[in-house]
Amino acid sequence: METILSLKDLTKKYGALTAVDKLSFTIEKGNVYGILGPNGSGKSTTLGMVLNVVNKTSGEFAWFNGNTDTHEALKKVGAIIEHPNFYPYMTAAQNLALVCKIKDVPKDKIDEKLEIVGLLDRKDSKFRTFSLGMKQRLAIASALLNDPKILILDEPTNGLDPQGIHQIREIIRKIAAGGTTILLASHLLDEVEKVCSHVVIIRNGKKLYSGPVDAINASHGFFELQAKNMKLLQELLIAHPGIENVSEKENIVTAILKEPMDAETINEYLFEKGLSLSYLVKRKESLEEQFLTLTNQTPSA
Ligand SMILES: Nc1ncnc2c1ncn2[C@@H]1O[C@H](COP(=O)(O)OP(=O)(O)OP(=O)(O)O)[C@@H](O)[C@H]1O
Repeated sequence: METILSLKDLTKKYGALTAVDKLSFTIEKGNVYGILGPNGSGKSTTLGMVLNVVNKTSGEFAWFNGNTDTHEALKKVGAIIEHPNFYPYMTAAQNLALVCKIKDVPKDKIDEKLEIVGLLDRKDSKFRTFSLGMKQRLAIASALLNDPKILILDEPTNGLDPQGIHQIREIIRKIAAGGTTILLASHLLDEVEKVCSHVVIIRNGKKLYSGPVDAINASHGFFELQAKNMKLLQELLIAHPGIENVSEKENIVTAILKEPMDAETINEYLFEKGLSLSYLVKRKESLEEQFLTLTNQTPSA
């Protein structure tokens, strides 16, 4: 597997505040990574450091297996981390032509990239006539002009309406399907779940989880149970090797599973031990509940 970027104990301090705290993770070619965390968790600062616009305090990062220095490596990176800066009175194509000149890439890429973001038919429209979503899509086209090995996006759908959000997500999927590695920062779990294959969850600059998006949702779920003899119920559940945690709240016992188990199995086990249940249901936490637990937030109403 080809490593695009690796971070090792990367840290940024602003005075007494540690914005990014010993962050380590690896980005492999061909995947779509999300850095997911609440506002102020250090996502933008992390992206800023690896893009050389924020000075790191300590730790390391290496582009492309460490074989290329950062300055050279960044020529193979496409990034949008601030509001796109285009000239309002120039057309989409004219703005991109200017970017081609700055990046020293041939202008014949312009139509190809405008096509990817669905703006080819608006290439001769002035930038000032574009909606926010179109402006964002033009920024993506611009970041793609040098055929980057990785595309980096900071909150790519911020401020867009649902249709604009949908279009950007579709474009990200299309770019990823073409083989470009993608790293995006988002505070939206839903976005990461829909678009990314891998996720790094951070809070207060610290990594809480990194791995495939699917794996975060791979818990085996839990049972909610009730019986006349609640004390015996809890004792029997604690003694069961397939259960890792038992708690009671408002007269309902919750038993978290450490291996797959269906409701019939636990019912039979308890019945054999002389206990009849008055209530039994199996549940699984949604990804959202797990994310909120990890980041210690309370669900909004
Ligand atoms: N230039 C700076 N000077 C001082 N503190 C900063 C600076 N930039 C960021 N911070 C602080 O560092 C922490 C992380 O900020 P950062 O912008 O990286 O978070 P974020 O996860 O990207 O959040 P958001 O989604 O709100 O942009 C925050 O507490 C922020 O106030």
